[in-house]
Amino acid sequence: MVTPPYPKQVSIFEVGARDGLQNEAPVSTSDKVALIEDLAAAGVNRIEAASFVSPKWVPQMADSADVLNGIRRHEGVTYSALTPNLKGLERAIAAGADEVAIFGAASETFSQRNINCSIAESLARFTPVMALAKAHNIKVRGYVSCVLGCPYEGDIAASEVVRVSTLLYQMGCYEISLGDTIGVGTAINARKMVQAVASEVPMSQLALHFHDTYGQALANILACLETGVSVIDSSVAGLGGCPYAKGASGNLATEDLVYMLHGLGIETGIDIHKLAFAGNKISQALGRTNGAKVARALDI
Ligand SMILES: CC(C)(COP(=O)([O-])OP(=O)([O-])OC[C@H]1O[C@@H](n2cnc3c(N)ncnc32)[C@H](O)[C@@H]1OP(=O)([O-])[O-])[C@@H](O)C(=O)NCCC(=O)NCCSC(=O)C[C@@](C)(O)CC(=O)[O-]
Repeated sequence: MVTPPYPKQVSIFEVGARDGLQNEAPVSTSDKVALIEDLAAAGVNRIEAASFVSPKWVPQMADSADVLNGIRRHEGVTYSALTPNLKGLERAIAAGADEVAIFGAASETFSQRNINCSIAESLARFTPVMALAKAHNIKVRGYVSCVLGCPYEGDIAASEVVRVSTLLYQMGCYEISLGDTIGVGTAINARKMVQAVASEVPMSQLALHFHDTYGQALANILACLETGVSVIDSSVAGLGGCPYAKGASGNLATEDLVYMLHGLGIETGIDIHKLAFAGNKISQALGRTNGAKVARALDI
Protein backbone atom coordinates (compact mmCIF):
# COMPACT_ATOMS: atom_id res chain seq x y z
CA MET A 1 0.00 0.00 0.00
CA VAL A 2 2.85 2.42 0.79
CA THR A 3 3.73 4.20 -2.43
CA PRO A 4 7.18 5.64 -2.77
CA PRO A 5 8.31 8.21 -1.81
CA TYR A 6 6.39 7.82 1.48
CA PRO A 7 8.34 6.18 4.32
CA LYS A 8 7.24 2.68 5.42
CA GLN A 9 7.29 3.73 9.05
CA VAL A 10 6.79 7.00 10.89
CA SER A 11 8.02 7.69 14.40
CA ILE A 12 5.48 9.72 16.35
CA PHE A 13 6.81 12.01 19.07
CA GLU A 14 3.86 12.65 21.37
CA VAL A 15 3.82 16.13 22.88
CA GLY A 16 0.32 16.31 24.39
CA ALA A 17 1.46 15.96 27.99
CA ARG A 18 3.85 18.91 27.53
CA ASP A 19 3.05 21.17 24.59
CA GLY A 20 -0.61 20.34 25.04
CA LEU A 21 -1.07 20.63 28.78
CA GLN A 22 1.22 23.66 29.16
CA ASN A 23 -1.52 25.68 27.51
CA GLU A 24 -4.65 24.09 28.94
CA ALA A 25 -6.38 24.69 32.26
CA PRO A 26 -4.35 23.07 35.03
CA VAL A 27 -4.96 19.35 35.59
CA SER A 28 -3.83 17.25 38.52
CA THR A 29 -0.50 15.46 38.56
CA SER A 30 -2.36 12.13 38.69
CA ASP A 31 -4.29 13.02 35.51
CA LYS A 32 -0.97 13.75 33.78
CA VAL A 33 0.53 10.49 35.02
CA ALA A 34 -2.56 8.57 33.82
CA LEU A 35 -2.33 10.24 30.40
CA ILE A 36 1.32 9.31 29.98
CA GLU A 37 0.67 5.72 31.05
CA ASP A 38 -2.36 5.47 28.71
CA LEU A 39 -0.24 6.75 25.82
CA ALA A 40 2.45 4.15 26.49
CA ALA A 41 -0.24 1.45 26.70
CA ALA A 42 -1.44 2.57 23.24
CA GLY A 43 2.02 1.89 21.81
CA VAL A 44 3.38 5.45 21.82
CA ASN A 45 7.10 5.05 22.49
CA ARG A 46 8.34 8.65 22.48
CA ILE A 47 6.54 10.81 25.01
CA GLU A 48 7.39 14.37 25.99
CA ALA A 49 6.27 14.18 29.59
CA ALA A 50 7.61 17.27 31.34
CA SER A 51 9.02 20.77 31.06
CA PHE A 52 11.61 22.15 33.44
CA VAL A 53 11.04 25.79 32.62
CA SER A 54 10.38 28.57 35.10
CA PRO A 55 7.14 27.81 36.97
CA LYS A 56 6.49 31.55 36.99
CA TRP A 57 6.42 31.51 33.19
CA VAL A 58 4.47 28.27 32.74
CA PRO A 59 2.74 27.25 35.99
CA GLN A 60 1.01 24.28 34.31
CA MET A 61 4.38 22.49 34.16
CA ALA A 62 5.44 23.21 37.77
CA ASP A 63 4.81 19.60 38.86
CA SER A 64 7.05 18.10 36.15
CA ALA A 65 9.34 16.33 38.62
CA ASP A 66 6.34 14.72 40.35
CA VAL A 67 5.01 13.62 36.96
CA LEU A 68 8.27 11.94 35.97
CA ASN A 69 8.58 10.36 39.40
CA GLY A 70 4.94 9.23 39.37
CA ILE A 71 4.82 7.27 36.10
CA ARG A 72 5.34 3.55 35.83
CA ARG A 73 7.97 3.34 33.11
CA HIS A 74 7.11 1.13 30.16
CA GLU A 75 10.02 -0.71 28.60
CA GLY A 76 11.06 0.75 25.27
CA VAL A 77 9.41 4.12 25.93
CA THR A 78 11.47 7.31 26.05
CA TYR A 79 10.26 10.01 28.44
CA SER A 80 11.49 13.43 27.46
CA ALA A 81 11.52 16.92 29.00
CA LEU A 82 12.08 20.52 27.90
CA THR A 83 15.11 22.23 29.41
CA PRO A 84 15.67 25.91 28.53
CA ASN A 85 18.88 26.30 30.55
CA LEU A 86 21.28 24.56 32.94
CA LYS A 87 18.88 24.85 35.85
CA GLY A 88 16.22 23.10 33.77
CA LEU A 89 18.62 20.34 32.79
CA GLU A 90 19.73 19.79 36.38
CA ARG A 91 16.06 19.44 37.43
CA ALA A 92 15.39 17.06 34.51
CA ILE A 93 18.37 14.88 35.43
CA ALA A 94 17.28 14.75 39.08
CA ALA A 95 13.79 13.68 37.98
CA GLY A 96 15.12 10.95 35.68
CA ALA A 97 14.23 12.30 32.22
CA ASP A 98 15.51 9.90 29.53
CA GLU A 99 16.20 12.70 27.09
CA VAL A 100 15.77 16.46 26.98
CA ALA A 101 15.06 19.20 24.48
CA ILE A 102 16.39 22.70 24.08
CA PHE A 103 14.21 25.16 22.21
CA GLY A 104 15.15 28.11 20.07
CA ALA A 105 13.39 30.13 17.40
CA ALA A 106 13.90 31.45 13.90
CA SER A 107 12.29 34.74 14.98
CA GLU A 108 14.09 37.25 17.21
CA THR A 109 10.90 38.63 18.71
CA PHE A 110 9.50 35.19 19.47
CA SER A 111 12.78 34.23 21.12
CA GLN A 112 12.59 37.30 23.36
CA ARG A 113 8.96 36.70 24.31
CA ASN A 114 9.34 32.96 24.83
CA ILE A 115 12.68 32.58 26.57
CA ASN A 116 13.60 36.19 27.37
CA CYS A 117 16.74 36.40 25.24
CA SER A 118 17.90 36.87 21.66
CA ILE A 119 18.58 33.96 19.31
CA ALA A 120 22.35 34.43 19.78
CA GLU A 121 21.98 34.52 23.58
CA SER A 122 19.84 31.40 23.50
CA LEU A 123 22.48 29.50 21.54
CA ALA A 124 25.14 30.59 24.04
CA ARG A 125 22.88 29.45 26.88
CA PHE A 126 22.45 26.04 25.23
CA THR A 127 26.20 25.37 25.02
CA PRO A 128 26.67 24.38 28.69
CA VAL A 129 23.34 22.49 28.56
CA MET A 130 24.72 20.36 25.71
CA ALA A 131 27.96 19.77 27.63
CA LEU A 132 26.22 18.65 30.83
CA ALA A 133 23.77 16.46 28.90
CA LYS A 134 26.71 14.83 27.11
CA ALA A 135 28.46 14.19 30.43
CA HIS A 136 25.32 12.39 31.60
CA ASN A 137 24.82 10.53 28.31
CA ILE A 138 21.48 12.22 27.76
CA LYS A 139 20.33 12.79 24.20
CA VAL A 140 19.23 16.32 23.33
CA ARG A 141 16.55 17.24 20.83
CA GLY A 142 16.42 20.77 19.36
CA TYR A 143 13.26 22.69 18.57
CA VAL A 144 13.09 25.63 16.20
CA SER A 145 9.92 27.71 16.56
CA CYS A 146 8.30 29.93 13.93
CA VAL A 147 9.64 28.02 10.93
CA LEU A 148 6.66 29.03 8.78
CA GLY A 149 5.72 32.31 10.42
CA CYS A 150 5.88 34.32 13.62
CA PRO A 151 3.00 35.83 15.61
CA TYR A 152 5.01 39.08 15.96
CA GLU A 153 7.11 39.31 12.79
CA GLY A 154 4.94 37.55 10.20
CA ASP A 155 6.94 35.80 7.47
CA ILE A 156 10.26 34.29 8.49
CA ALA A 157 13.05 33.83 5.95
CA ALA A 158 13.78 30.18 5.21
CA SER A 159 17.49 31.05 5.43
CA GLU A 160 17.02 31.91 9.13
CA VAL A 161 15.26 28.58 9.76
CA VAL A 162 18.15 26.80 8.04
CA ARG A 163 20.73 28.80 10.02
CA VAL A 164 19.24 28.12 13.47
CA SER A 165 18.49 24.46 12.67
CA THR A 166 22.04 23.92 11.45
CA LEU A 167 23.57 25.55 14.54
CA LEU A 168 21.47 23.36 16.86
CA TYR A 169 22.44 20.29 14.87
CA GLN A 170 26.14 21.25 14.91
CA MET A 171 25.89 21.72 18.67
CA GLY A 172 24.97 18.05 18.95
CA CYS A 173 21.17 17.87 18.90
CA TYR A 174 20.31 14.43 17.55
CA GLU A 175 17.06 15.62 16.00
CA ILE A 176 15.76 19.02 14.94
CA SER A 177 12.03 19.53 15.32
CA LEU A 178 10.69 22.19 12.96
CA GLY A 179 7.87 24.06 14.67
CA ASP A 180 5.06 25.78 12.79
CA THR A 181 4.23 27.36 16.14
CA ILE A 182 1.09 29.18 15.03
CA GLY A 183 0.02 26.82 12.27
CA VAL A 184 0.10 29.35 9.45
CA GLY A 185 2.02 27.22 6.94
CA THR A 186 0.58 25.72 3.77
CA ALA A 187 1.68 22.60 1.94
CA ILE A 188 4.08 23.90 -0.71
CA ASN A 189 5.78 26.35 1.66
CA ALA A 190 6.10 23.65 4.30
CA ARG A 191 7.71 21.24 1.86
CA LYS A 192 10.11 23.90 0.55
CA MET A 193 11.12 24.80 4.11
CA VAL A 194 11.87 21.15 4.98
CA GLN A 195 13.86 20.72 1.76
CA ALA A 196 15.84 23.88 2.54
CA VAL A 197 16.74 22.65 6.04
CA ALA A 198 17.57 19.21 4.66
CA SER A 199 20.25 20.81 2.49
CA GLU A 200 22.24 21.35 5.72
CA VAL A 201 20.82 18.83 8.24
CA PRO A 202 20.29 15.20 7.22
CA MET A 203 16.61 14.46 6.52
CA SER A 204 16.83 11.50 8.91
CA GLN A 205 17.49 13.95 11.78
CA LEU A 206 14.48 16.20 11.06
CA ALA A 207 11.02 16.15 12.64
CA LEU A 208 7.84 18.08 11.88
CA HIS A 209 6.02 19.90 14.67
CA PHE A 210 2.96 21.49 13.12
CA HIS A 211 0.19 23.25 15.00
CA ASP A 212 -3.24 23.06 13.42
CA THR A 213 -4.52 26.62 13.92
CA TYR A 214 -5.60 27.02 10.28
CA GLY A 215 -6.49 23.35 9.75
CA GLN A 216 -3.48 22.82 7.46
CA ALA A 217 -1.34 20.48 9.54
CA LEU A 218 -2.37 17.16 7.95
CA ALA A 219 -2.02 18.54 4.42
CA ASN A 220 1.35 20.03 5.29
CA ILE A 221 2.58 16.77 6.79
CA LEU A 222 1.43 14.79 3.76
CA ALA A 223 3.33 17.19 1.49
CA CYS A 224 6.44 16.93 3.68
CA LEU A 225 6.29 13.12 3.90
CA GLU A 226 7.13 13.15 0.20
CA THR A 227 10.51 14.69 1.07
CA GLY A 228 11.43 11.61 3.12
CA VAL A 229 10.95 13.05 6.61
CA SER A 230 9.72 10.33 8.95
CA VAL A 231 9.42 11.81 12.46
CA ILE A 232 6.29 13.75 13.38
CA ASP A 233 5.32 15.50 16.61
CA SER A 234 1.64 15.51 17.52
CA SER A 235 -0.60 15.98 20.50
CA VAL A 236 -3.25 13.51 21.62
CA ALA A 237 -6.74 15.01 21.45
CA GLY A 238 -5.18 18.06 19.78
CA LEU A 239 -4.38 19.39 23.24
CA GLY A 240 -2.80 22.77 23.73
CA GLY A 241 -1.36 25.67 21.84
CA CYS A 242 1.50 27.98 22.71
CA PRO A 243 1.41 30.44 25.62
CA TYR A 244 3.24 33.12 23.63
CA ALA A 245 1.47 32.69 20.32
CA LYS A 246 -1.97 34.21 20.66
CA GLY A 247 -4.69 32.24 18.93
CA ALA A 248 -2.51 29.20 18.26
CA SER A 249 -4.42 25.97 18.59
CA GLY A 250 -2.85 22.71 19.62
CA ASN A 251 -0.54 20.54 17.62
CA LEU A 252 -2.10 18.30 15.07
CA ALA A 253 -4.13 15.66 16.95
CA THR A 254 -2.26 12.36 17.16
CA GLU A 255 -5.43 10.37 16.46
CA ASP A 256 -5.97 12.23 13.16
CA LEU A 257 -2.32 11.78 12.20
CA VAL A 258 -2.30 8.06 13.00
CA TYR A 259 -5.52 7.55 11.00
CA MET A 260 -3.99 9.21 7.94
CA LEU A 261 -0.71 7.31 8.23
CA HIS A 262 -2.39 3.93 8.70
CA GLY A 263 -4.66 4.75 5.74
CA LEU A 264 -1.52 5.23 3.65
CA GLY A 265 -0.19 1.89 4.90
CA ILE A 266 2.51 3.59 6.98
CA GLU A 267 3.28 1.84 10.27
CA THR A 268 3.32 3.70 13.59
CA GLY A 269 3.08 0.90 16.17
CA ILE A 270 0.14 2.72 17.75
CA ASP A 271 -3.29 1.24 18.54
CA ILE A 272 -5.69 3.98 17.46
CA HIS A 273 -8.54 2.83 19.72
CA LYS A 274 -6.35 2.85 22.83
CA LEU A 275 -4.99 6.22 21.72
CA ALA A 276 -8.50 7.65 21.40
CA PHE A 277 -9.29 6.26 24.86
CA ALA A 278 -6.29 8.17 26.26
CA GLY A 279 -7.38 11.35 24.48
CA ASN A 280 -10.98 11.05 25.67
CA LYS A 281 -9.90 10.53 29.27
CA ILE A 282 -7.66 13.61 29.43
CA SER A 283 -10.30 15.66 27.56
CA GLN A 284 -12.82 14.65 30.22
CA ALA A 285 -10.40 15.67 32.97
CA LEU A 286 -10.06 19.04 31.25
CA GLY A 287 -13.81 19.36 30.75
CA ARG A 288 -13.43 19.85 26.99
CA THR A 289 -14.36 17.90 23.90
CA ASN A 290 -11.67 15.77 22.29
CA GLY A 291 -10.06 17.95 19.61
CA ALA A 292 -9.30 14.95 17.38
CA LYS A 293 -11.92 14.45 14.65
CA VAL A 294 -10.99 10.76 14.43
CA ALA A 295 -11.48 10.23 18.17
CA ARG A 296 -14.96 11.76 17.96
CA ALA A 297 -15.82 9.57 14.97
CA LEU A 298 -14.56 6.40 16.65
CA ASP A 299 -16.91 7.18 19.56
CA ILE A 300 -15.08 5.06 22.13
C1 LIG B 1 14.06 30.51 29.92
C2 LIG B 1 13.55 31.20 31.16
C3 LIG B 1 13.79 30.36 32.38
C4 LIG B 1 14.32 32.51 31.30
O1 LIG B 1 13.68 33.31 32.24
P1 LIG B 1 14.40 34.52 32.94
O2 LIG B 1 13.41 35.18 33.85
O3 LIG B 1 15.07 35.35 31.91
O4 LIG B 1 15.51 33.68 33.74
P2 LIG B 1 16.51 34.00 34.87
O5 LIG B 1 17.69 33.13 34.61
O6 LIG B 1 16.73 35.50 35.01
O7 LIG B 1 15.78 33.49 36.19
C5 LIG B 1 14.64 34.14 36.71
C6 LIG B 1 14.00 33.24 37.75
O8 LIG B 1 13.56 32.02 37.14
C7 LIG B 1 14.20 30.91 37.77
N1 LIG B 1 14.51 29.89 36.74
C8 LIG B 1 15.29 30.07 35.66
N2 LIG B 1 15.32 28.94 34.97
C9 LIG B 1 14.57 28.04 35.61
C10 LIG B 1 14.24 26.70 35.35
N3 LIG B 1 14.71 26.05 34.28
N4 LIG B 1 13.43 26.07 36.22
C11 LIG B 1 12.94 26.73 37.30
N5 LIG B 1 13.22 28.01 37.60
C12 LIG B 1 14.03 28.65 36.74
C13 LIG B 1 15.44 31.48 38.41
O9 LIG B 1 15.89 30.66 39.43
C14 LIG B 1 14.94 32.81 38.87
O10 LIG B 1 14.15 32.60 40.03
P3 LIG B 1 14.00 33.75 41.16
O11 LIG B 1 15.38 34.02 41.61
O12 LIG B 1 13.37 34.94 40.47
O13 LIG B 1 13.11 33.12 42.17
C15 LIG B 1 12.06 31.56 31.04
O14 LIG B 1 11.89 32.48 30.01
C16 LIG B 1 11.21 30.35 30.76
O15 LIG B 1 11.06 29.48 31.61
N6 LIG B 1 10.65 30.29 29.57
C17 LIG B 1 9.90 29.10 29.16
C18 LIG B 1 8.88 29.45 28.21
C19 LIG B 1 8.16 28.19 27.78
O16 LIG B 1 8.14 27.20 28.46
N7 LIG B 1 7.53 28.28 26.60
C20 LIG B 1 6.81 27.17 26.08
C21 LIG B 1 7.70 26.10 25.58
S1 LIG B 1 8.34 26.44 23.96
C22 LIG B 1 7.12 25.85 22.93
O17 LIG B 1 6.08 25.45 23.38
C23 LIG B 1 7.40 25.77 21.47
C24 LIG B 1 7.67 24.35 21.00
C25 LIG B 1 8.92 23.78 21.66
O18 LIG B 1 6.61 23.48 21.34
C26 LIG B 1 7.88 24.35 19.47
C27 LIG B 1 6.81 25.15 18.71
O19 LIG B 1 5.61 24.78 18.73
O20 LIG B 1 7.20 26.14 18.10
